[in-house]
Amino acid sequence: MRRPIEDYALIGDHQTAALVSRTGSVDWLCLPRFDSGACFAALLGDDEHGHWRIAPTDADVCTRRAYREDTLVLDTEWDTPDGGSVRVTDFMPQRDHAPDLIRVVEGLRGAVTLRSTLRLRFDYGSVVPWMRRADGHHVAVAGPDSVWLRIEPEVPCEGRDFTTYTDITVAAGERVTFVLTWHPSHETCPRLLDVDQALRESVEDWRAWAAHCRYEGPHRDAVVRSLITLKALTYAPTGGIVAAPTTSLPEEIGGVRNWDYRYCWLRDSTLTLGALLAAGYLEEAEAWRDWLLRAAAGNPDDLQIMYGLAGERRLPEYEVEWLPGYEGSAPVRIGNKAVHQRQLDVYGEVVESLSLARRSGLATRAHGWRLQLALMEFLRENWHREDEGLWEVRGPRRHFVHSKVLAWAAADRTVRALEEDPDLPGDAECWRELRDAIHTEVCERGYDAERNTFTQSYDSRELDAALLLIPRVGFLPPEDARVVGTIDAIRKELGTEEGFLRRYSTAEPAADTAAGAVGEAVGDAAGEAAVDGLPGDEGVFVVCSFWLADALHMTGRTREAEELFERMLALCNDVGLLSEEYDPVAGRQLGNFPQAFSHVGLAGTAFTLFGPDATG
Ligand SMILES: OC[C@H]1O[C@H](O[C@H]2O[C@H](CO)[C@@H](O)[C@H](O)[C@H]2O)[C@H](O)[C@@H](O)[C@@H]1O
Repeated sequence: MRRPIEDYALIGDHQTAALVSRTGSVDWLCLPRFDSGACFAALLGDDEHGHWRIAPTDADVCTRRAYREDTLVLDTEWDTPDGGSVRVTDFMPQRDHAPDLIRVVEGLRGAVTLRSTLRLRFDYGSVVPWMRRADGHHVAVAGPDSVWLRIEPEVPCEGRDFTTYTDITVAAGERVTFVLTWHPSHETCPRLLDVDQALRESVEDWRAWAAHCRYEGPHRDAVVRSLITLKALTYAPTGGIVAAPTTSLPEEIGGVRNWDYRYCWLRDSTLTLGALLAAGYLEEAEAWRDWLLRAAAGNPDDLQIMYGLAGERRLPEYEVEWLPGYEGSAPVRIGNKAVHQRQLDVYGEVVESLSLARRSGLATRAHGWRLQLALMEFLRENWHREDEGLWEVRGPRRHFVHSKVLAWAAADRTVRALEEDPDLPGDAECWRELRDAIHTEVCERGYDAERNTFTQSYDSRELDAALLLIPRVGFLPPEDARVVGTIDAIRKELGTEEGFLRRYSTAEPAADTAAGAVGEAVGDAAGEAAVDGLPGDEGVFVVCSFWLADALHMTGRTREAEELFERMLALCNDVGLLSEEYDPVAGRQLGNFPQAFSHVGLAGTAFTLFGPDATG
């Protein structure tokens, strides 16, 4: 059986990332990019789907582990029953040509015998490579992929069952290094790496990066860990940001809500950008803004809600039938069909991020403003249409209130930009009219006066945690009775005992509003599906609880906000990481891991409550 999701730690090299468990096993690694096939896919199956474990022969989980302070270098230590102690340091150095995964074994006390079990299975666990020895390496080759393992000092290895076993005994002060390098299979032996130098540079680079963080409030470690995680999810060659480095970690154990997050959502990325900018990271923000301008170039009608790492537009979704899924949660999906959805909120988020970039003093790009105007033209023609909304429902389109509110925000930011900078070309009055029209319609059709709350979609009784963003985007002031009513209604209907929030109800909608799930729906039978068109249930959605803390603070309930924030911090795993969702009954993390959205929420709320510009 695989480990709980919260048992994993992340290491990465700004182009891909690996998950290492508390048993010392690398159970997930896609090479050479985040979205490439995995050569270790045990996370979504079993050991036969590829993994690499280094651990004392008689041990299960480690005794302790931690990142070296403010880095992505992971130290895992085992104390053995006979008094021995050993450390394995895992990291992926900044890449020059090829990706490397380095594992350094160091004896700390006594003598400890460890075993390295390396089972490479390319293409998501489906391809068993040929193994051979060449130039002091163990080489695994299959199709386009080759992986080269170098062990220093050289020790005998045994190949059995298409697996490489290496037994070593280290005494205090002794060290054995394992360097695993991926190469296109047509290239020759990779260059030899100086492990000490690579480790030193990794530690220095991460610390120098983290030192720039301008957050000085409480829980700084958790905030910095979140920012490091966001940085690790950034694909350095292009500036694109993935939503998470995994696919198909389930939102419900045993369920079908399993999606591929190894792509760049405009929504998730713009929110990530906001968190990085707040913390003072202009370079990443600029790289992402430039990525956006390249990805979105062309006809605004063709703007997608997500792209590949380099701006690729086709991300076809298919199911991988040979992988059983995490704890049997099938299907495992590669690609994401949501790429073709209409999600009107994205226009608001993109326009907001362009405005933020301008206000933060990022070098302006004339085509940034041109893009904004083109997006606004599209919105003017389309804001009144139904969409799939920010939760990417796979049921029928609706008039999602959050989508309209964000369309309002796009018009609002455009009006303000024109008011602030008379040199910008554009007609403020026409965007003012659009802004007012959206506002009026939302207040009429998206607000339930009887219950004093905004609703998930027009003429519906459902609620949605995304409505907590209404005061944050400035659609209404926090003290407006409708805002306070909405916050209270959401807490009551979507909140758990601990105050965590579900994003919406997954129950079958009441007969008067149920349109039934059609077309895209994934459920077995249309009648069983809820608003999202999916069967089954899910956990509480981590970022929504951070949004609730922000909303409580904005409405003067700062003590409650701080208490909720602290309960949310307690959901982080031992190395500070959060997945997308949480199961409060089982006390387990759920969904893709670690997720940018969740860490954006953590950093954002810390800034809201305790940052340099915090109020109240
Ligand atoms: O719940 C159904 C949808 O779930 C995924 O979308 C979620 O993740 C996205 C990336 O973090 C996020 O932008 C979105 O708001 C979330 O709902 C999945 O990617 C979709 O395909 C799926 O329909």
